[in-house]
Formats: sequence, structure tokens, C-alpha cells
Amino acid sequence: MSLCFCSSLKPSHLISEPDFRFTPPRHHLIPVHLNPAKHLKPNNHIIKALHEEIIGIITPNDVVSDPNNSIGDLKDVVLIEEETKKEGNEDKEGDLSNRFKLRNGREVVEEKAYIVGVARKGEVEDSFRVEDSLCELSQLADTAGLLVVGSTYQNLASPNPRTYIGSGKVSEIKSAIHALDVETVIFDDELSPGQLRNLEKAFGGDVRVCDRTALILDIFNQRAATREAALQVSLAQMEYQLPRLTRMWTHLERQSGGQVKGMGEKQIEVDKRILRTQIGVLKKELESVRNHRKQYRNRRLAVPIPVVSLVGYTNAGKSTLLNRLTGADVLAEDRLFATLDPTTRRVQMKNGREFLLTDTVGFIQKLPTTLVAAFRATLEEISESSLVVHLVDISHPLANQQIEAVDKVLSELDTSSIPKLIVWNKVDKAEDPHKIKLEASNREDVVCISALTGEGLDEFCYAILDKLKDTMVWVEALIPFDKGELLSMVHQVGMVERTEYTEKGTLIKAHVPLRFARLMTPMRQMCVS
Ligand SMILES: Nc1nc2c(ncn2[C@@H]2O[C@H](COP(=O)(O)OP(=O)(O)OP(=O)(O)O)[C@@H](O)[C@H]2O)c(=O)[nH]1
Ligand SMILES: [Mg+2]
Repeated sequence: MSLCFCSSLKPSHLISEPDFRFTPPRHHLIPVHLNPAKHLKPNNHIIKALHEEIIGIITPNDVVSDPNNSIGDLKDVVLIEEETKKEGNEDKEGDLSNRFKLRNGREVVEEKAYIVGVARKGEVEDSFRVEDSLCELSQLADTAGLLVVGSTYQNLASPNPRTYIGSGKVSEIKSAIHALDVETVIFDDELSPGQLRNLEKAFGGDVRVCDRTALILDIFNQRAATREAALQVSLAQMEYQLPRLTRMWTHLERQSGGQVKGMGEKQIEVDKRILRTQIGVLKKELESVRNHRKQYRNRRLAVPIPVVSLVGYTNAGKSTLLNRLTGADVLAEDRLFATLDPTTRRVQMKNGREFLLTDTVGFIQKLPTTLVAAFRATLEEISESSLVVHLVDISHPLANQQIEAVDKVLSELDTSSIPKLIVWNKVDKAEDPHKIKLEASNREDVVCISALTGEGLDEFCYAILDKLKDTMVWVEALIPFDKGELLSMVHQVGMVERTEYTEKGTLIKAHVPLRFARLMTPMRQMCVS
């Protein structure tokens, strides 16, 4: 059984991209029989490809002129993925070659996609407008390796429960997608299994229908690099798939003309059981991977250095900042969801102070709940940190909406008790950097930086220390000379305001983390007496 999101009958492109190469395995090739009498125009593009021993895309409608007679037996001329070129589309080689893209190190042919949204009447003014949300969906589609060739939306009080959009709009889209030769239609909200089914039926043919959630899950699937991330994504995919299995086997009934009525339903139950068992196995595996990571985390917590979590909308610049401050080598690129796994590195400040900085997975509006649930353990690291830094791409036209979307996820993660610092990144890219800096300086809790140029990074580190100080406890303690180790630890993790050497030991006045303050209780009493 193959798990796929876009279509319940065939493995979707969104699960496994067509792995297009110029030398495909033999079974992908089918012979082409060319009949010169039928062909009117010579096609030098193909000849060139053949001369260079590159296998080109040829259909029976293509004309091959071979002045040097170097092609040999035309029966051996082969065609890659017959479906990629339909009859009557002779001039599409150029168009097609534009659709070869390098995705995650693989050359793939981009499928044509059409995106659809719904603008809800009476929507809060400050939230994402439907055009903005569709623009983001288009970026997501691009990240997943799809070529968006058209989009539309409809104003509705609420989505149509049967087909998400109204029936008139369905017909309009049907005409558009057939005219544009679209293979996949992506909807901007999560579709119910019923809506998915009805829309596929309405569009007919081989058109696949999927939603934003499936697209995001697919991107995560493509990008999962570690075992934990891969397990988390698989779990999210299976949980998304479970209620959508409905049509997987109904084709059996259709094929047999209804003679094996009920067979499809039985098979659905079998599939659901298999899927549930797989979900159980995955959860167990995840548990063991997580225990392993927990041991690392406990070891890290034993080192008394404060942990600062970097959170923010996808593409805000979190990994760039981590790399800049720590010399780490986390992948940072202008694509959505570049990072899936948390990475922690030590930041050493000029004044000798240190803190640990953790880069986390980016957030997005309409983040699939299955994904939040599957990534909860990873995200829980955020709720265990001493400080949360919310990084904002201030140059983005939708910065405010992105801030709101991040705050929404943070509130779900129970981080309200952790102090937060807001950092406006990409100030270099802002339309009016001066104005942005002025605005930031007038606001408490906002620091303005450019992770790319390094501007404002010293202020950023000092702001972090200030914030960390707020999380600490003020102590005055007399540390005996034989506890030198503790004294240097206090210097390392606390903010020492004053030290004085007395006959009995070192008198310190400092802000220290709570658990240190507890450790120092006897020494604090010595100080009082
Ligand atoms: N101009 C400018 N570009 C920046 C800055 N910081 C990051 N970028 C660019 O923004 C893009 C995204 O950066 P990342 O560091 O990958 O963003 P991220 O927040 O880690 O993204 P995800 O991992 O997808 O959540 C990259 O192309 C960076 O070069 C900045 O201060 N100025
Ligand atoms: Mg990143």
C-alpha cells in the first residue's frame, strides 16, 4: 500500500518526485516509431540531443531530420515518460526543459499546479489576506517542486462543506486547469476527506487534488534529515492519511462492475488497521529516539549555561543568526522550512559570558495540527529554555501577521512563563532601515539586527544577558576559599555585580539562576550572620 496525499489511487508526485535524469533506467523507455511521411517540420533540438547521446523527449508527432544518417535504427530512439508530452504539443520541448529543476540535489520535472483559496467574509483585518496566503502557498508549492501556473479564490462566508468552493467556481477551475494542462490543484485550507473526494471527482481525469497541509507535510518529508525528524514527519503523514483512506480501494468495486460489492469497504478497514499498527510502531520508535536525545539534553542542562531558544516564522533568518554567532554550519537558504531539527551551539560573548542558542523549526500560518503534535517533543525544548528569542523578518510586508502566527503557536506550546525578547532581523533589507531602527529604539523588548551583515549583534547579546538577568535571583553570599569551583561557576552563569575578599572567603553580590541560588543557601546564611 502506498501512502499518498493528493490522490488515493496512485502514488502522488508529492510523496515521491519523479526522479528525472537524462539516462533513465531501461524500463522507463519506450520505443518511438517515426513515420517521416506524417511529419512536416524538422526538429533540430532532438537531433542535437541524440548527437550528444542525450536521450531526448520524442513523440510520434516529432520530426527527425538526420542529414548524417547517424541516428541509426529509429526503433531504438526512446522516449522518456510518454505522458510528459501530449499529442499536438509539438512546440513544448522548450517549455518542458524550463520545468527541469534541481530540488534537494535531484533533477526533477516540475508538475504544473493551480492554487485555490477562500476569502472569508468578515475576516479580521490584520490577518493574512487571501492573496497573501495564496502567495505563500505558491512559495510552498515551489519549495515542494511544483510549478504554479494559475490561481483563483472565492469570497465566501465559510467554505462549502461539500467542495470547499461553490459549484460555479468548481466548473471555472475545471476549465482553467484543462486549458493549462494542470496536474495538481492545491487548496489553501485543510480539506476534509469528503471535500477531497468530491473535488477529484468534479475535476475528473488524472488531476490530483491536495491541500496546504499535504503540501507542508511533503516539504517536511523531503527535508527530514535526521532519524527523529523522519519519524516525526512519517507519523504526521500517517495521522493525516488515516481518515482519508476512504477511496483507496473503491476502484476494485468499479473494476469488477460492482460484483464484489463491499470488498472495497473491507479493504479500507484492513488498511486502517495496518495504518494504526504502523502508527503504533512509529510512536514506539520515536519514543526511543527521543529518550536518547533527552539524555543529551539532561547532560546539557547539567552544564549551568542558560539556554536561549530562537523561534520565528519560516525564513526569518534563525539559522543565519545561529551560524553568524557561533560559526555553526546549519543550512540557511531562501526557502521555506530549511530547518527541521533543533541545533544548539554555544555563544561566547566578547566579555567572556556564554549562553546556549537553539535554532528550531520555523512556524507558518495554518500550521497543520498533525505536524504540531508530531513535532511537540522537539518544540518542547522551547518551553524548557531560559529565554525565547522571537526573530522577525522586519523587511517582510506581512511581518505583523507573521508575528501573530508565531505567537499563536507559542501560546499552544505553553511558553507564557518564559521571558521573551523580540528581535527585528533583516533591517538591511527594510525599505527604510533608519525608520525601523528608530521605531525599535522607542520600544522596550525590541532589538534591531541584520544577521547577514552582523549589524546590531553586540546589542543583541547584551539584550539577551539583560533578559536572562530578569530570570535570575539576587544573592549575597560568602563563598569559602575551598569552594573555588563554585565561585568560577557563579561568574560563568550569573551576573556578578561585586566581589570582596574577606578572611572567611569571597563575598559576592550577584544575580544567579534559581537552582544556583538554592545551592548557595548555606553560604547566603553565612553572609547574613
Ligand atoms: N538581507 C538579509 N537576508 C537575511 C538576513 N538574515 C537571513 N537572511 C536570508 O534569509 C533567508 C532565510 O534565512 P534562514 O536563516 O534559512 O531562515 P530560517 O529562519 O532559519 O528559515 P527556516 O529554517 O526555513 O525556518 C536566507 O536566504 C538568508 O540569507 C538578514 O539579516 N538580511
Ligand atoms: Mg533555519
